[in-house]
Amino acid sequence: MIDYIVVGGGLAGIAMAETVLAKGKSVAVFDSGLANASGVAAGVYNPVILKRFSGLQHAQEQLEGLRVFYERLEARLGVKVNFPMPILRRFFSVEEQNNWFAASDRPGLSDFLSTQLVKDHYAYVESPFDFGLVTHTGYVDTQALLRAYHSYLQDKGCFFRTSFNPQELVVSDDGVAYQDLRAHHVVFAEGFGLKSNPYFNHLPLNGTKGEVLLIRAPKLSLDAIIKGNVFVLPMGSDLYKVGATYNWEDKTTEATPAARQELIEKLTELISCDYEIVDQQAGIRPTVKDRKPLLGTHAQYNRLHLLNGLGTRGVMLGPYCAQILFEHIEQGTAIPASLDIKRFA
Ligand SMILES: Cc1cc2nc3c(=O)[nH]c(=O)nc-3n(C[C@H](O)[C@H](O)[C@H](O)COP(=O)(O)OP(=O)(O)OC[C@H]3O[C@@H](n4cnc5c(N)ncnc54)[C@H](O)[C@@H]3O)c2cc1C
Repeated sequence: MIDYIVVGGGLAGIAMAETVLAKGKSVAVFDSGLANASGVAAGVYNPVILKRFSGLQHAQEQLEGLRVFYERLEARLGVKVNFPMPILRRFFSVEEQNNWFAASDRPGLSDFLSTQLVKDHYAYVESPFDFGLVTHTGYVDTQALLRAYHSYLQDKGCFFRTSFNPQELVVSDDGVAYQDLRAHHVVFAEGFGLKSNPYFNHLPLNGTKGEVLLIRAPKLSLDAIIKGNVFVLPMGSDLYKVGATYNWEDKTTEATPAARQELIEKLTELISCDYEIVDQQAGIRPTVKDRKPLLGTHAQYNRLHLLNGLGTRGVMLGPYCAQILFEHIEQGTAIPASLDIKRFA
């Protein structure tokens, strides 16, 4: 008998598995590896909504949780995954500059928005209205994280690179049985794969397709993440991630010529040096109609739980939500109403 089965090995599943293991409990993780937003994500974390300069609820708490969580993982895996790095928000007008200064005075934002404008910082980035500097930001190399964590679980003998079929699950009041496994709880963390889960697919997970480019630009020499109409994220070795697109109709994970064109056009507005496109990737973000995560326990089966709806912010929300769900399962603590799946009952 093990403590937990976790279905899904993306940012949500890893956060859950790691939270469970850190408390000395046992876990088995199933991941089909088929559709995976986490492997495509730029991995940027940022406590500010950069479109309208507003704050996020619980940002400080989430950032602190993120730091502790990824530090512990790095020590355990022997791989660097968290790269703290400022974001430079490109201003499009004087009015935006003024709005920035007004926002930087507000509680909850003053810690993150610097009042020093950044001017003429890079030779090949156009910014006639300068940049605003956001602090306490950075990115998690999600591909490195997934690779290292899956192989760590594999070495422990608790990772299954296969599809989990919810139809084969036998659920009772005191546990579940799945093939040869017996467990106290199942946490489904399937991202957009939730659509095929008969226990939870009534929930309003819309899914938003996103695409990114990987480019090589030897002259660009960025030491911060640039955010204009697209972000440009330095990954080292002259490589940069550029993204992302938002498509609410297409639910496939194929990269498209239309998204490539959109990203090229936006990038051309932002940088003026030569670059080559090395790769293009697509994934479906698990987005919810009210833009909040989906956490909770099945209304009828008290052994089945959900960790999903991390939307556009899986890096910051994963560890935070996994902790809330774990405490709910183990200690019966209440899930905040705005995150609880009961809001869609
Ligand atoms: C282009 C793009 C850019 C993004 N940029 C950022 C960013 O900069 N910062 C940020 O924080 N977030 C970003 N995101 C969002 C982020 O990717 C998501 O919030 C996060 O990856 C969701 O993680 P997840 O584990 O819920 O889902 P996923 O990563 O999709 O993982 C779900 C996993 O479950 C597996 N699975 C599903 N069903 C089953 C089953 N029945 N059996 C076994 N396995 C199953 C899937 O194969 C998959 O591996 C971006 C997303 C995209 C697409």
